[in-house]
Amino acid sequence: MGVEIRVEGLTKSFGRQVIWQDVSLTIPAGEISVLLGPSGTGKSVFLKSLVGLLKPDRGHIWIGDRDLPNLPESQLYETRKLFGVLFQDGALFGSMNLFDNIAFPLREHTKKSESDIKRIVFEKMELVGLLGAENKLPGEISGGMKKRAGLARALVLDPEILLVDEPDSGLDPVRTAFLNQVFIDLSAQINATFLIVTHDINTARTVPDNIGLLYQRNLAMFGPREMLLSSEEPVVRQFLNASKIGPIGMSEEKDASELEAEAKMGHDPGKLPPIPPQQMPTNGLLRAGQHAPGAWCAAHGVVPPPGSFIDDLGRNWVEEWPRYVASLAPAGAPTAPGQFPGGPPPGQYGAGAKY
Ligand SMILES: Nc1ncnc2c1ncn2[C@@H]1O[C@H](COP(=O)(O)OP(=O)(O)OP(=O)(O)O)[C@@H](O)[C@H]1O
Repeated sequence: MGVEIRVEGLTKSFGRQVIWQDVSLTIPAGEISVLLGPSGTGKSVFLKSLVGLLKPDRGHIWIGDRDLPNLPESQLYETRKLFGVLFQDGALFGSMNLFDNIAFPLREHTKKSESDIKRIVFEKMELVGLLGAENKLPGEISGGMKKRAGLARALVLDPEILLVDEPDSGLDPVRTAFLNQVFIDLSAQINATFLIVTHDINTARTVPDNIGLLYQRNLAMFGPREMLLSSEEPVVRQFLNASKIGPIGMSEEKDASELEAEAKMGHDPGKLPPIPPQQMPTNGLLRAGQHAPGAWCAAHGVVPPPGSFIDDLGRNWVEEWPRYVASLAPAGAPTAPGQFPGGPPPGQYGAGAKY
């Protein structure tokens, strides 16, 4: 099921420049989470801190019972093996063909035989749809293939956590959609927790189970996809509507007078459009993060605003509750929606239902 990442009070600065401070969130095990934020808000710095490439000034990153920033070097090295990282450009070695690039971590970090290495490399290349390209050099393939090769390499050590930095950078919308489908299919097939940094609103709206938004040196929000996609927060609405109106300015946040002027003119970031269906795995696999409506909220102590949680069949559980009670609820099941925030308890919902 992957592992949960629990971040507590994380703060990072470079000299006098505070990148973000007191960031706390729990990235649920086995689910896909997306991190958004205006350029320069420190999303890449956050990824690098999670994997131990940058040391935060203070705070904790709990991976199970290990607090990453406070581990001795030897244990940090071991814990890093739990992570697979896909960097923006795939970070491939230009002089090696794809097979050797993907085999690299196995040859560096394990004592596996060449026949085992070959089997694993081919298995991962198949997972990302790259079989047949093993002899190509990075310079001979497209940007999308480079990302998939980088992804295969990030997978060879069977990571528990997969960190992905801007998979959409340099890709057209169609290739981005294909790559997103690879992530979703992968997530259903392997046991890993995914965190994807992206600027692509379509990805954020359809791919993840959870969304976070970094803004003004803080984590503005983190929660289930549906929570952010129905948020009333101006900064969330501005970002997801890709609007110039709202607190985010050209290079940093707007000042109070600019915001006042916008308000006087009646400008507003606008309502968010209806929540689109979540992208599902192909071949009928279930999403790893699929669970009963309301389960995440219950586990995390979030009480959703009435009507804002809708399952992947588009049912609003507040409105649908009477129908659920009439037709689906087994004898002895609760008969009032308030007993379970957002929907029925585990095991009492249709296939694929989601809060
Ligand atoms: N090693 C470093 N030393 C000093 N400053 C750094 C370092 N790495 C990043 N920064 C600074 O931290 C800030 C955040 O950078 P980061 O790349 O994490 O932003 P980002 O949110 O990922 O941006 P983008 O969306 O444009 O990729 C930037 O101002 C950057 O210059």
